[in-house]
Amino acid sequence: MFDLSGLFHYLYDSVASIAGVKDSPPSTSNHSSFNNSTSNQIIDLQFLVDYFTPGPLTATEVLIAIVKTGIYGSVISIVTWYIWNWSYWIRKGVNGPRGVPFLGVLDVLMKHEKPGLLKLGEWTKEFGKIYGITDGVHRTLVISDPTMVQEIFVRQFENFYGRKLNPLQGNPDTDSRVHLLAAHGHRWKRLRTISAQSFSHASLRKLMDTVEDSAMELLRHIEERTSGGEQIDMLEFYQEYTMDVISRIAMGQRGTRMFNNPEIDIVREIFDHTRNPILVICQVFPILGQLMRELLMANPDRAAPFKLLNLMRQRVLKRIEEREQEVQNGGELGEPQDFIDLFLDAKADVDFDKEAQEEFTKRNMKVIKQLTEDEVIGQCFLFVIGGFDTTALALSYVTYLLAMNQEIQKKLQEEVDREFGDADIEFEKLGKLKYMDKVMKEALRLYPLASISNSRKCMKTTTVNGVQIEAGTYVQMDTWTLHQDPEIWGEDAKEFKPERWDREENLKGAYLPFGLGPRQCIGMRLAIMEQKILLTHILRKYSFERGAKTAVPLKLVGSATTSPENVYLHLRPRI
Ligand code: HEM
Repeated sequence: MFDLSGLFHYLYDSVASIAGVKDSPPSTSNHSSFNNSTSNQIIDLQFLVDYFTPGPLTATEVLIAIVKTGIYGSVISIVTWYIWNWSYWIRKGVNGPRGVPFLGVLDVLMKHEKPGLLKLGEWTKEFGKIYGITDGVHRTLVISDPTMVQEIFVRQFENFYGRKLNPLQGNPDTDSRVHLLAAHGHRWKRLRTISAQSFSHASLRKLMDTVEDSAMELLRHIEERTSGGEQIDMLEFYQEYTMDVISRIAMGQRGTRMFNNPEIDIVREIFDHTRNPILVICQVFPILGQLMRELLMANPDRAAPFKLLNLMRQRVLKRIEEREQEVQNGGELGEPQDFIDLFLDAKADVDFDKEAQEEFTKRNMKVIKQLTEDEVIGQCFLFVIGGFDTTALALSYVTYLLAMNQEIQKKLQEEVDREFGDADIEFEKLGKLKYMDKVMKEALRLYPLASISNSRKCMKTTTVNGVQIEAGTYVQMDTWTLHQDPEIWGEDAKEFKPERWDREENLKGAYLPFGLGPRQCIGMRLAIMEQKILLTHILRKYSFERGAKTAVPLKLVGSATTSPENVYLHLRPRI
């Protein structure tokens, strides 16, 4: 039993003494709220003492009181921290939409029906080329000033080498399956060096047959489905194509499974999701991110990305087993068949300096030049995600724009006929499709579909064009605004004009569909090759035409990438 009344009497006397009423009646008086007998009209606090000292307390009651105090204290500290973090830009005097504490503007940015990346543009109009938002706990500076973009992505790369991640992607410093998009520092450098080999000129040439085979298969499906003059959703067809290609080059699939691949639904689900509650919770409470990640790794069927990761794990382990079997049977491994083989064979030709060695030791990582099993899984997983949606969307936008601009389509068909006629498509000759390059560039200018990846984390406090950016702050480029800014592109900025690329422009920091600087998209050349091969095949046989089901303008949706809801078109056979 504990009697706390002594303690409260002591506190009461102390307060009274500080208030200058030391001689006020002792705290044994009755429950009158005011003591009018003193000349100072002092409030009698006796009722408080009585309230807080109900008598002797049991040990359990004391324990409960301590726990309650701890909980209240923690809640107050957490709420205070969140309000402090949320008010960061207000304290800095930086303009921007505020949202509400805890969420910031996260709920606005995660809307599937009204893509957050387009919302950034609306805010840019309201707040200017630099403004601050908080999304969850992230303090993010949104930028659409080309000079600053160039400075952050290229000149000051050493201060901005991290990217903005969601907590479910794992800790970039410690996660064993960290992939290229999430990694930073020396781990990124090592992964980038190894992965770059898979996208070299020589590797792409080897992949060309697979890509072309998938393109021919798609053409067969197009022929089948449009023979009666029906309109088809080109987005759906392009997704089948890119899924087929990436499954064959990064998922160990042998041969085509177009329109017959159940895994496409898993990957579609990753991009189709509306607001995923688990993701929102982790964005607001990143501390739960690692725990959620572990739980989802153990129960992969609960979330599409983890389902895919698990599938990738099975594929990589199967391939390792097959390779071991081949060697045991006295055979040789021979030419790599896909990215899994390339990664299993790869060795990074990076000489790690002392600092890098120390970082690896600190993180308890062995400095091996080869990728670990987990890293191979992580990279292939990323390439499936990176290779599926982006390229299908790029093709969809090009196709829509061609259907809406028949003169441009005609000019492109003339180039395709001139360079290839009915002949086979040769890898080396793809470079001759100069007008196609301009068409694709212009489509990505109007629809920079993967602009969410154009972000960085400030790793060291620095000043960019007079603006101080503190370590830990994120920067997100408002790519849609940059790409359609009349100050950069002229008054016709919103029009589709491939000819604008005839001029040599000084576009530093103004055009970044694939990002910029050392972290620029590694799959860019593969994406271009896939588009060129397929468009050549289709445009030799068909013209795209607008139909009754074509949505004009396109309805854009998505939170990770920005996608048209559908792209229904007629494909009219060329005579
Ligand atoms: C038209 C298609 C594509 C577009 C528009 C696109 C766009 C982007 C953008 C904007 C970035 C961020 C670059 C930066 O931060 O500077 C990026 C990074 C990346 N992309 Fe792509 N991408 C496309 C296709 C692909 C393909 C086909 C793959 C792989 C198969 C891929 C894999 C990656 C990877 C791994 C990164 C991270 C690179 C790093 O951080 O080092 N992308 N992409």
